[in-house]
Amino acid sequence: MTDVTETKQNADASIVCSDLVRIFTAEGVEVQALQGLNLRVRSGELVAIVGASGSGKSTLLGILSGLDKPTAGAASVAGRDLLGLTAKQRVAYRRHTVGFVWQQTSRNLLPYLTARENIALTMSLAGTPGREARSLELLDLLEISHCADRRPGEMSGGEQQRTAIAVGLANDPHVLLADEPTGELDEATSAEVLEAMRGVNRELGVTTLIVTHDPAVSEHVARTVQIRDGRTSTEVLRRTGISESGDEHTVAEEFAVLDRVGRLQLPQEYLTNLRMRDRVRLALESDHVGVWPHEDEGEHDDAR
Ligand SMILES: Nc1ncnc2c1ncn2[C@@H]1O[C@H](COP(=O)(O)OP(=O)(O)OP(=O)(O)O)[C@@H](O)[C@H]1O
Repeated sequence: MTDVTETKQNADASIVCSDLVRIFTAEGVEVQALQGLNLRVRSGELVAIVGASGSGKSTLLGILSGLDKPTAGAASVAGRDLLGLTAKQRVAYRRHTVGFVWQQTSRNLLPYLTARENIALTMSLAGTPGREARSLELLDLLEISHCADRRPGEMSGGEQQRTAIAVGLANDPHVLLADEPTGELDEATSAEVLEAMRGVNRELGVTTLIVTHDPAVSEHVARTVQIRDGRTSTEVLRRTGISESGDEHTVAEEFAVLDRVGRLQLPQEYLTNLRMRDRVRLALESDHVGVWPHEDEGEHDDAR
């Protein structure tokens, strides 16, 4: 891909991560939490990032939320280069450019303030005008107007998380980042909260990234990106199809992620089933690329 094409694609992107690396050192041991992660999220998209425990999801979110810096690579959100922010710009970035929804209510909401006051406080810290009207508008959008004067302890878990989404949106951010927003909820309430996030994404056009270990989230979003070993590995895209008889149905397709230089990761089961290792044979056809195991097994016999 040429630089010009890449610049054009990035102009339409809210989140761009290029070859992101984050290495932690604990007690002299290095852990590569992100190992060259590439991700591009278009403006207004709703995307879920899923992955097993330890795959690097929280590390990615830490970087995108401006709390942590990568060891190498580049990351930008709404055109702001996250590596080049001064301390002052970082505070402004966290107040205006991104909103957050965390798993624990205690991290999202102050327990002694009502829903309306929690939203108003977030707005006043950022100097955003129109607190009263916006608080009520957001609570209405999230269908929790009845909670306006309730404190978190007087709400259900789902209502608390919907209030947290309202707080995350208080300063009209470009991007809403959610870390396991349904982690403490039962299945039915999780589905309601995810639908609420889908609703605000659609209504307000805010780019939304939901990080979770729960694969069921992919049923609520059009694009699910899987992280494995600190890299994006596969994506599931869902769209509504129409059958010949006119019925609507959801079509989900899984894709392997191709990085900027053409690398892709084959699923482990493909490698095992076809006994692929070390090298494979490739062939360019008119509409696809063929991948075959290298059949000259003799030279590997000694190594087994
Ligand atoms: N501050 C840190 N110091 C050392 N190692 C860390 C630190 N933070 C994360 N790691 C390591 O980096 C890797 C990725 O961790 P991360 O928390 O990003 O994964 P995750 O996908 O969010 O996992 P989970 O779903 O369990 O929250 C793990 O091996 C973890 O032990």
